[in-house]
Amino acid sequence: MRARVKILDVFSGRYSVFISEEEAKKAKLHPDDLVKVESGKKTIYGSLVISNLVGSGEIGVSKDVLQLHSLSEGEVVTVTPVGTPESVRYIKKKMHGEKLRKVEIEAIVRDIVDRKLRDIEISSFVTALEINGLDMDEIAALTVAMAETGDMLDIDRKPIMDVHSIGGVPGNKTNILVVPIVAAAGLTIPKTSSRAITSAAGTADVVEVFANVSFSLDEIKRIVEKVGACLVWGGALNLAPADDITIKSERALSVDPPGLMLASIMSKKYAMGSQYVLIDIPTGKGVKVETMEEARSLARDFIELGKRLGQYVEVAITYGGQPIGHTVGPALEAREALSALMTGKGPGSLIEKATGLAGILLEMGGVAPAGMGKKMAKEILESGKAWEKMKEIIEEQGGDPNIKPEDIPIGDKTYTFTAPTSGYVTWIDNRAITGIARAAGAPEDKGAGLELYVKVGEKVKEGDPLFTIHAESEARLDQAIVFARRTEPIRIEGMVLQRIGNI
Ligand SMILES: O=P(O)(O)OC[C@H]1O[C@H](OP(=O)(O)O)[C@H](O)[C@@H]1O
Ligand SMILES: Nc1ccnc(=O)[nH]1
Repeated sequence: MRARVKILDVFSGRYSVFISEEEAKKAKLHPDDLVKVESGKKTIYGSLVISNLVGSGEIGVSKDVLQLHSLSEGEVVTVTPVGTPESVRYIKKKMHGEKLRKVEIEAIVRDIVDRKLRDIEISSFVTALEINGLDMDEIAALTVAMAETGDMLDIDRKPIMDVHSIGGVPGNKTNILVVPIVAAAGLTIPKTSSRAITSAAGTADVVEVFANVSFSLDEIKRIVEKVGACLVWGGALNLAPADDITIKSERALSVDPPGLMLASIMSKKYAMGSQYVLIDIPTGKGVKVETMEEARSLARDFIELGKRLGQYVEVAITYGGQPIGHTVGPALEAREALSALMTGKGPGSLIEKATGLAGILLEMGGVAPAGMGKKMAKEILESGKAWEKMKEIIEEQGGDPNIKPEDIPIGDKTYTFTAPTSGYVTWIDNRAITGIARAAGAPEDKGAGLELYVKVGEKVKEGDPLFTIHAESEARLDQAIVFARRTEPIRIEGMVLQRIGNI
């Protein structure tokens, strides 16, 4: 059918094409059918919504479509139904545990980027990968396909450093310290992050509290050429565009299948032209990698994938057995990260990890002698040079460089849990801490999250505060309290863990 475009004031989180009930009946179209919209050289795919928000002879498009394609009000287009894409067959192949060929992986990625695959099919792909995994040939093909379906950054500087955490551990604001420390030493580090996947705050969610994170590649190039670094969101760029689309399904399911994780991270590094990449693998109970053995095996995969892409990769296996620092949630983490940069001081778990990672990068980039990187990183942090660099980054990214951490608003609906008994803290449950912060509204509600007053090994007295939940609404606060009561986020020796009645 031919129709005139009507731009609807709707964000549906997907590519939606609206037609009226009458037109749908005539054309035998059904809700959620995949349709192709063509106008001149433009081809857009979307799923159908039947609605009388549009009249006959019109098609409505949600504003989501306009973020990537220019369509104007009144433009005449043709709309045709499209059958199930061929790539769905390849997804089914993976469901049955078969190995995918390079061309099949490329077709899946192309169809994800073109929006020919809808959420339901993408979630099935993610689930199939979670269950059946990918081998190194498949991972390499996926990584290159993800990078090559988007733009590539070309910065005329050498060496280009990068750091990326596989995530999973609550409170992981570490790279917000690592990037300015490394850049203050004169190295170039154009850091892209994703938003939260399994946690309550991804690095992009945290940085967004005090600076913009959505930039075009040209803007990034300008920022990095000026200050040597950036801290931006990968999803805002047309950089490995399949990544942010698959992350949406991963976030909903709270899974991050290793093969997809490798491709997600390394496709961004490849597209950014990073030559020396440090991967952080937090390891411990309740995070993505629970044992040192698994961590070493994943490390080998990252190094091998790097070799295939022509990148030099090193891996740091780090302690992920409990949250990093004392805060979880975008605004609370932003406060903690900025104050550590400003004062050079902060929780040991944050400072030691950040300077440890930065130190490795300083050695990889050839600005610190072997074995001296961490010391140099600490000096850069304590001297205030890292903070000066961070202020430059904030300013270039449109934030206020004179920001005071304590002025960052945090959720004012609060509730504090106290120790039910005296003793030593024996365990903090990462999954429960993330669950509480998410129930409180993080990462979408920036002020939501929690503040931890104790870490494993510390002694508490009955009644001492253990943690405070912050939320932006009473309803979310209540949900987080209920979640916290159902789980057992902080275990203290001597505590009655569970009472089982005689029934
Ligand atoms: O913890 P979850 O949400 O699973 O993983 C996602 C986080 O891990 C990575 O961290 P970084 O950007 O290297 O600091 C991602 O970019 C993202 O911020
Ligand atoms: N799957 C991923 C984990 C961590 N960071 C990413 O960018 N992607």
